[in-house]
Amino acid sequence: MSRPRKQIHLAAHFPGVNNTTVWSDPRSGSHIDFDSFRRFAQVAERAKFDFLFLAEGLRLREQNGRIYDLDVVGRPDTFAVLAALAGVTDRLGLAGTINSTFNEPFEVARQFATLDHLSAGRAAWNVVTSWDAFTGENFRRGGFLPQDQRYERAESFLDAAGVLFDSWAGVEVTADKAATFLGGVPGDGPGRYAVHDNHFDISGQFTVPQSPQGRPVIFQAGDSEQGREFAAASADAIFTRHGTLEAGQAFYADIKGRLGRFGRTHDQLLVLPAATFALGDTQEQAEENAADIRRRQVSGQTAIKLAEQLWNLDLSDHDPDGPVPTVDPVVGENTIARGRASVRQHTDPRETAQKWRDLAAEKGLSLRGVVIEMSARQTFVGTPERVADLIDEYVQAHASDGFILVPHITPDGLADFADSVVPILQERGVFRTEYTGTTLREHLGLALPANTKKAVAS
Ligand SMILES: Cc1cc2nc3c(=O)[nH]c(=O)nc-3n(C[C@H](O)[C@H](O)[C@H](O)COP(=O)(O)O)c2cc1C
Repeated sequence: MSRPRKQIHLAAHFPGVNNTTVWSDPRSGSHIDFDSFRRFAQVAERAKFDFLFLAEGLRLREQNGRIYDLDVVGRPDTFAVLAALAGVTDRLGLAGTINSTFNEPFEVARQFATLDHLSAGRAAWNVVTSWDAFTGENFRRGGFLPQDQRYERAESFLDAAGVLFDSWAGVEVTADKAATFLGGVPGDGPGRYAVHDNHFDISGQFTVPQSPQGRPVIFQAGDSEQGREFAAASADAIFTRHGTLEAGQAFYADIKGRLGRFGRTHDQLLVLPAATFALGDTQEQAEENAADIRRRQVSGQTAIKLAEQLWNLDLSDHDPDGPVPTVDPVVGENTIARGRASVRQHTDPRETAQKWRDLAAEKGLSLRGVVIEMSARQTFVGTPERVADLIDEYVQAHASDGFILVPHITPDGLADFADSVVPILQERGVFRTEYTGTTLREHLGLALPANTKKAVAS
């Protein structure tokens, strides 16, 4: 007997970071106006996506000592945006990235528990450790904690938030006239908590009754050994960059293989890579469209900036249409680009620079041409049928449990995908045609946390 096909999970990443957005496209709009968030969310909900995802960036990036303004400058507060979106959507999950390094558990748990109530059980928290001292300066915590201790703090932070989320049993609030609060007297009643460990020494009474989905869904996005362990121990889903079939399968096997040590089963942690796409009526058109998007994502100015991030040098006097620099990159702490996580991926800048030169020589490319070649290709390129095939293939082949899609146009860049690829997946029976549950936990097929006695009275 053949096994049932896995159901695919799909989510929408509101872009806003890196050079994904094609600003030269007349359809590109604000990444700050509420109307952009609303339109983006409503297309995702129309397509029955599992959730909308917001990344976090708490400091304006700088390059060569100036604000970096080629991507997005300025991001509104995550909780305010998601709370507002809760009011204009009914079923779509609302996932926000919030770091555990510069915040405090009481505040963050209160905000997520509140969002979970406002959205009737649709909140998710992507717990990141945020790596840079530059961002920490905003919190009077520049240079706060080396990386390994950040994960230690993240574990304590999430444990503490869990204590707070569970501090109400879920049966206290009854909204009738006779009895509105059945939990006992303040002081020993609902919400009473205490956490004392190496990172936190807090106690009191938590103010928000139990979440409609028991606890908000927990995501994790770190990729180091510690990040993977943290996810395997505590997360419901992991957001990753391993988007090719082979890399996805290796990552999937690795992360799922860790779960047993924490007494967890394979279905308790979903693997959701970021994915980009380019569509066309024919494969040829889609490929042309993909190449055109990449050319427009890497303008001459962007090519120079991306090269500077690798070289760790001011290359502003270089011509992007000229050759790849012959000088060697400066190895060590990146002093050119501040607040940008991707510079950490340049583990051997000299070797990478040589690869760029070799590619330029081999294909007769300019610096910009090399950057276009070297920067990420779209994950899925093709006709809607082909893209649906690929997505289904990746999920059935255990390279992922679905994808978090990042369109290159905001706010309406998901509409084509929603109208052409989603119906094909639905026809094949691998993606929902209607929401069958109301909470994000239900969309993702995750069980209610064991602590949950009963959802709060609706
Ligand atoms: C796919 C992906 C997305 C991430 N998004 C964010 C983000 O929006 N904000 C942030 O501060 N860190 C983000 N991070 C950074 C990590 O969550 C983590 O804080 C950092 O990478 C250090 O952990 P690591 O060494 O385990 O990767 C992201 C990482 C990955 C892999």
